[in-house]
Amino acid sequence: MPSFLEARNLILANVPLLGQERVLISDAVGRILAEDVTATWDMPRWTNSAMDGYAVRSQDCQKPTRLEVIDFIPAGGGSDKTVEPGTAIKIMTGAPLPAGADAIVPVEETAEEGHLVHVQKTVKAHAHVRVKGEDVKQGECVVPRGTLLRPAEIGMLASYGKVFVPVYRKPRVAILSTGDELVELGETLSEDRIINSNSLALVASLKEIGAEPVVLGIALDNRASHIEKISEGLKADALITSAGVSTGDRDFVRSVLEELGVKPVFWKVDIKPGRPTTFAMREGTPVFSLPGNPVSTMVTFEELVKPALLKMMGHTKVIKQEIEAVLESDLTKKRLGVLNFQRVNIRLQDGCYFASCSGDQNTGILKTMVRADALALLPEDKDVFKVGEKVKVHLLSSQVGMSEM
Ligand SMILES: Nc1nc2c(c(=O)[nH]1)N[C@H]1C(S)=C(S)[C@@H](COP(=O)(O)OP(=O)(O)OC[C@H]3O[C@@H](n4cnc5c(N)ncnc54)[C@H](O)[C@@H]3O)O[C@H]1N2
Ligand code: MOO
Ligand SMILES: [Mg+2]
Repeated sequence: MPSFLEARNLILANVPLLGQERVLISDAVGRILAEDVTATWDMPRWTNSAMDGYAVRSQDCQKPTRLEVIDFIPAGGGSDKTVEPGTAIKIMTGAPLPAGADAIVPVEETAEEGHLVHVQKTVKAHAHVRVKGEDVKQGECVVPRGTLLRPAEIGMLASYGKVFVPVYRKPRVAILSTGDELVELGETLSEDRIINSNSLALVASLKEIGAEPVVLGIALDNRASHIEKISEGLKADALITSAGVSTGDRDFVRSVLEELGVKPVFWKVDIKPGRPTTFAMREGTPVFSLPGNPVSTMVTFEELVKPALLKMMGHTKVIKQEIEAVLESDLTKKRLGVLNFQRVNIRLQDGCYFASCSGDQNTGILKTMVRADALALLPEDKDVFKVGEKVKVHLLSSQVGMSEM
């Protein structure tokens, strides 16, 4: 049975990189850039003013002085005049620096006196001047392949005139729940049934990372139903099943996967929760079979499936950083010899992370997953972790580090 790291590496080594498509830049936020984008010109494109003020010769302004204003340059304008000794040109932010000038005096440091300007302070060479190419040089890579496109990247690409951008295709990920006890959300819920909540949680997890869920519904606990639904799921870019993967008399997932020619990479992983997690490949299609306990489904998605999908989507950063946190409550493992992911709350104070238990760690307890900000990784060789000790955590929440109003 592989360890957690072995399992994650096996998954990452097997999953394919998806193809590319071109999308309108206005639809590209959250997508992953599929090609390096290089600058086709210098940025800024011309040397220009960073302030509303006057373009001057700095050597004229080594003490308070009066200069003759010979022209005006708005943004988008220009001047064919040269700033000669004793003169200045009024200039607005972004307008090109006129010939002869080497500095800008902000309007606040001047007073207008008819056709003269009184420069009240000394001016250093290059003050408030933005030099052509100081931001980006032509030919420089401005956004590398594999970058998540956020507003900053979109702005940069737009400033180079990109209307369409090459991005990786979104994976279509099939989700299949198994179990006779399940009914779909919105259907009549009789006494002996539970709602197929895993499907909704997985849809949410996929949407959160920008993958496209394909909901297959429920396979009943018989081979025929599993064969039909799993065959359908194998048409997607990846398939995630939940439940029916352990050793129960009605756990059919593994045997049906084999029957359908899906090649197992591993059947189990040495982690808790999530021990029965199965990973298999059918040609280029990865199949993740996650245990059915809702907490186990979520933890295994987070730790094993998410990195794989991120890789398929072209992300270059796919593995969660391990953050060290100081324990504010004891954490105890039930069993030595297995890596345990425990649900914890995180407090960030003065740059230091503090972790405390979010409650009952049984895999049947969903409430503590709802409350958790992170998963603490409790290593195989130890079972009690005391207040003040440091543990490694993987953050779950983007709200860590945010403050209340
Ligand atoms: N004798 C053994 N029994 C079990 C073992 C074992 O090693 N030996 N492993 C346990 C562990 S660990 C886990 S985890 C579960 C995994 O079970 P399955 O993946 O086969 O899942 P099921 O048995 O079908 O269901 C488990 C649990 O989850 C509920 N469930 C299932 N699907 C959904 C859904 N879509 N939405 C919400 N809840 C769901 C289901 O009703 C069960 O309560 O096996 C242990 N047993
Ligand atoms: O491994 Mo199971 O997922 O412990 O609950
Ligand atoms: Mg079972």
